[in-house]
Amino acid sequence: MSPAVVLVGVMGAGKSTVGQLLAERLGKPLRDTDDDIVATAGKPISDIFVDEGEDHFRALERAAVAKALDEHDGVLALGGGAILAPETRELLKGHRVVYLEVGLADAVGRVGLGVGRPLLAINPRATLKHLIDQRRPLYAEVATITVATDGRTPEDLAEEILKQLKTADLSPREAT
Ligand SMILES: Nc1ncnc2c1ncn2[C@@H]1O[C@H](COP(=O)(O)OP(=O)(O)O)[C@@H](O)[C@H]1O
Ligand SMILES: O=C(O)C1=C[C@@H](OP(=O)(O)O)[C@@H](O)[C@H](O)C1
Ligand SMILES: [Mg+2]
Repeated sequence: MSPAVVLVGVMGAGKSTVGQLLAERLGKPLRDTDDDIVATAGKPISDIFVDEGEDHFRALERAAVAKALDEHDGVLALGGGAILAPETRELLKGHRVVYLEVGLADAVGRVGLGVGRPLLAINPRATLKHLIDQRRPLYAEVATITVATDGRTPEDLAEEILKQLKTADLSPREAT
């Protein structure tokens, strides 16, 4: 089995929100790897970061993404940092991956104080700026479709992604 589409992008890009709409439009389930990690660990992401640290969270995340890519056939939303792992970027080859691109101002407006997102606990704006700059090339590397989200509603974005998924030339990234 293989997801119909995988969503990547930085925190606040709208992966979980647009993913839900896409799933409804496609009549398929949404899976969000952050939810899988919370279920596996039995506690919220913020608690995992505090109790076991980010490295442990990333290990859980690598496993959650690999499992979901293998067994989910609906829409798959990843956490913003999932693409940091080279293994995960490798696994994404051959999948339809949509990069939801967001600029700093819109991302800050969307995540607010960063509640529930431990990386944004201190100075969310500066952290988001750093993460957007650092990760942009990695999102671009795994993406087969890139969609700019600034100033656009989740409904509008879901429609555009559906349209793009229907066009013939957007085959999954070739596995090497
Ligand atoms: N295109 C958008 N325009 C305005 N607000 C949005 C948009 N996409 C998501 N949001 C809001 O931004 C917040 C973060 O969205 P979320 O889907 O959780 O992002 P992600 O999963 O990429 O971190 C939510 O409150 C959501 O309602
Ligand atoms: O960017 C990141 O490193 C993270 C993004 C979060 O998911 P969202 O991108 O869905 O907010 C979540 O996985 C965790 O807080 C770490
Ligand atoms: Mg999310």
